[in-house]
Amino acid sequence: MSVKQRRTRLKICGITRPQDALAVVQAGADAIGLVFYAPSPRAVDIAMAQAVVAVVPAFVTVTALFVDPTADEVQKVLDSVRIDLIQFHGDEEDDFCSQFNRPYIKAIRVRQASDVVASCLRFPGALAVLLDSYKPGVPGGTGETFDWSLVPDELPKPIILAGGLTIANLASAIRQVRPFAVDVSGGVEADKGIKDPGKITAFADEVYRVDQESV
Ligand SMILES: O=C(O)c1ccccc1NCC(=O)[C@H](O)[C@H](O)COP(=O)(O)O
Repeated sequence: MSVKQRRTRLKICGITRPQDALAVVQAGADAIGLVFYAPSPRAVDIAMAQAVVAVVPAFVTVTALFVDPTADEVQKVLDSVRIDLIQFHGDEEDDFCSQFNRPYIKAIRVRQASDVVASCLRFPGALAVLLDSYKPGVPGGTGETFDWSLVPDELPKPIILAGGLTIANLASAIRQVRPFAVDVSGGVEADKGIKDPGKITAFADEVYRVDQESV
């Protein structure tokens, strides 16, 4: 399904502090991501997530990211924090992801072109598929790019491009993949889990600049 769109949407993941969420909102991003995965340096607990979400206005999507959670873990977050969208970043299957009465996106770690097509079909309930880099033993947030030529031109779901995006490679990524959205975490950080407001603004401005090329 190709979604006709006028601009590339932007999600900034791994937000741990209200001031970082405010920088994301002020830069005009469409979504923030909260990582509910304890081993991550960007992990938040419920109290931290509530503090972040308190500064996020309407029309900015709050995404909760999980890696192979139990259903109880997901439900506890949904019961306590304003979550608009769930991002499953592990080996979850569609029936697990679909049980929460909340829209979800599925992250796929890309190794070959057939991974992308197969995943779109394996997750009929997903609103979009997020394509991330494959690194053995690391579920996500690798800061590494993957071979964008593996992304087919026509796919049955909107694509969110992730993995090692920075101000330096963003233009090439958008021009080559033409994704529905881009997702960045490490590329706009000052340190792991701490965002850099200048990098956030520059990244969002770059998305806008590249989009203008095709208007
Ligand atoms: O950020 C993490 O530490 C993380 C841990 C486990 C699973 C996913 C994780 N992050 C995912 C993301 O932040 C993004 O969706 C995406 O992978 C972009 O990350 P980056 O390569 O750092 O831009």
